[in-house]
This record gives sequence, structure tokens and C-alpha cells, in this order.
Amino acid sequence: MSESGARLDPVHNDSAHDDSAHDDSAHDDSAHHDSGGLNPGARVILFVHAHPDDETVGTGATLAHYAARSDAHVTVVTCTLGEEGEVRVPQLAQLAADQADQLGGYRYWEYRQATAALGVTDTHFLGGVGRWRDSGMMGLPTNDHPRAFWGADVDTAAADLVSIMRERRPEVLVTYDPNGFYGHPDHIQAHRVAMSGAELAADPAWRPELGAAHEIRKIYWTTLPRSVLADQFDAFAGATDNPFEGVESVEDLPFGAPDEEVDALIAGGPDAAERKRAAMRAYPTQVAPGDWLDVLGEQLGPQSLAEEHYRLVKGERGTADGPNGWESDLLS
Ligand SMILES: CC(=O)N[C@H]1[C@@H](O[C@@H]2[C@H](O)[C@H](O)[C@@H](O)[C@H](O)[C@H]2O)O[C@H](CO)[C@@H](O)[C@@H]1O
Ligand SMILES: [Zn+2]
Repeated sequence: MSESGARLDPVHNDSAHDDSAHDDSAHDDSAHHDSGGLNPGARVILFVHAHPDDETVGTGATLAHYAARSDAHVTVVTCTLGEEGEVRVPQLAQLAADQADQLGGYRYWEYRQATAALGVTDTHFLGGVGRWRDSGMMGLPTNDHPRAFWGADVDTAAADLVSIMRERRPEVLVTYDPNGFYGHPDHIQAHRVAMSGAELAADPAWRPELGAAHEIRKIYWTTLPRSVLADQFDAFAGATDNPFEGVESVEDLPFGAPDEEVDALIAGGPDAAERKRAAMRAYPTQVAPGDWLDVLGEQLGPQSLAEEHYRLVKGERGTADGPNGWESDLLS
């Protein structure tokens, strides 16, 4: 700890991270679950993600938006610690899996800072912290690690999710599409486990000891309209860190959907955008200063950080009061 008593952030070199900001009581690091600060009658939205930072990069504004709503409750389940990730900043490079192999633990603490910045306190790691390991990119030998999430038996992994679903009894589940949005094995597996969990949780004959059966009313998959992708494609053309380097057209990307296949837009507003921005800064190992994700808000305007899109795959579409006839509330 520095003289000021605040733990210095080795990357941003400030005391932005203050452990006293954390409410440790609600973070549930075991495989068993406390109340997570759930107020009786609150309407629960459950998010299932693959790695620390996906909750922020993919759904951070939505998390902040609903965490701020007095009638709603956000629960986040993350399936791995991101042990096999790259390290985007030299100061922490030796944490990598092929060196000290400490990146998972570090990303755990990045995740705590990020979810706190979003106002989310009900967080879980599937099966408990460290149960499943980041599988690495598709086709790598790390996919065969004995604890790699990609090699998990889906129903075994889903059992831990079912107990959370039957405990929190969410109205809405948010996860990825069958391709895991962009084809990463842990994202594909997170989709499979989430969808299997939703089905099993609703079956009263399946593992009744895990709680009373619960049917989730609506299920959404994260998505990105091609129109937004096209704006990003144009905005980053020629940029130093261009995520679309070498791509001819947005049509060639393994993700993105025609606008007409999108069902909901959560436009979180300035507070949600700022919270998402702060949460992204909590992940220096994944989003370094100057990276495209770090400058996204500058390139496309802060509102771009606050807008997240979803496809409804189970349940009735709610009030179409958003742009393009999209829903503006996942709970509608
Ligand atoms: C957003 C996301 O899911 N990131 C994953 C992904 O990270 C990629 C990986 O490090 C790859 O080597 C890089 O070239 C690419 O830019 C990264 O997005 O895969 C990691 C390993 O499984 C995972 O830890 C990370 O969270
Ligand atoms: Zn991921």
C-alpha cells in the first residue's frame, strides 16, 4: 500500500482503485449462494458471461442501467478467470499463462473493480472461483487443459448455474448466441451452459435438491447490428489499433446481425456510459490505454458506449418504444 493508504494502480499509476469501495458482502466466491443483496420483489436479470471483461465490454451499460433501477436486480455469472488472456500492458506481462500464470487471479480483481464501477454486487464464478479455466482461442492446446471450460460436460457445468437460477429466479437471461458472438470456445460453451441451465432449471423432475423449478420468461442473446458495425468499421479505418485490420467489409465478419434481426436496444445514457468507461479502465490487462476499446467512446461518441443490442430468442417481445421498433427495456 502507498503512504496514502490507497493501493496504486501499476498501470494508470493513480489510486483509482480503492478497496474500501468494495462491498465484499455481496460478492459470492463460493459455489453456494447468499442473497446477493436481492430485495424482495426485485425483478432479476441474469447475465452469463465467459471471461472477466465480457460483462463490461459486451453488456456494461446494460448492467449499470439495471443496477441503478430500484425495481431491478442484476446477477452476473462468469464462467472462467481468463487465465489464458493476453496482457496488454508491459508492466504486467509476466503474469501471463506461459510465465507466472497469475493472470486469472489478477483478472479476478480487475473484475471486482469493474463490477463495482458498474454498481453490480451480485457476482458469481460458475462452480466457484477457479472451477473452470479459460480455454484459450479455438484450436489451441490450451483447449485440452483438464479444467478448460471448453471440455466441461455441459450438464455438469449447468448444474451450478441451475442452483443460481432457482435461487435468484430471474425473469430475464442474457447470454451469447450459439457462435458465442465471435467463435471463442468459452463463449460458445457459455451459451450452451446458459441455455441448458435455463431448460433444466424449469424441469421440476431435474435435480429437485437444487431448488424449486423456475422458468425464465425471456432469453436474449447479445448482438451487434451491421449498421453499428459499419460505423465502427469506418471510424477505425486507418487507426493505429484497428480491430478491423485486413477485413474488406463488415459482411466478412463472423459476427453482427442485420438490423431487422435485432429486438432490443438498451441505451444506458450518460451515467451508464461513464460507468462502463470506468469499468473498462479497470481491465488494463485487456484494454490498454490507446487500444481501440479504450478510444471507442472518443471515436464514435460517448453514447456509443452506452448502447447495447440484443436478440430475443425466448418470450414475447415487449413494448416496441425504441428506435427501429426495438424494445427499450429487457424487462418489458
Ligand atoms: C473479449 C474476449 O473474449 N477476450 C478473450 C480472448 O482474447 C483474445 C486473445 O487474447 C487473442 O490472443 C487476442 O489476439 C485477441 O485480441 C483477444 O481478444 O481470448 C482470451 C484467451 O481465451 C481470453 O482470456 C479473453 O478474455
Ligand atoms: Zn470473453
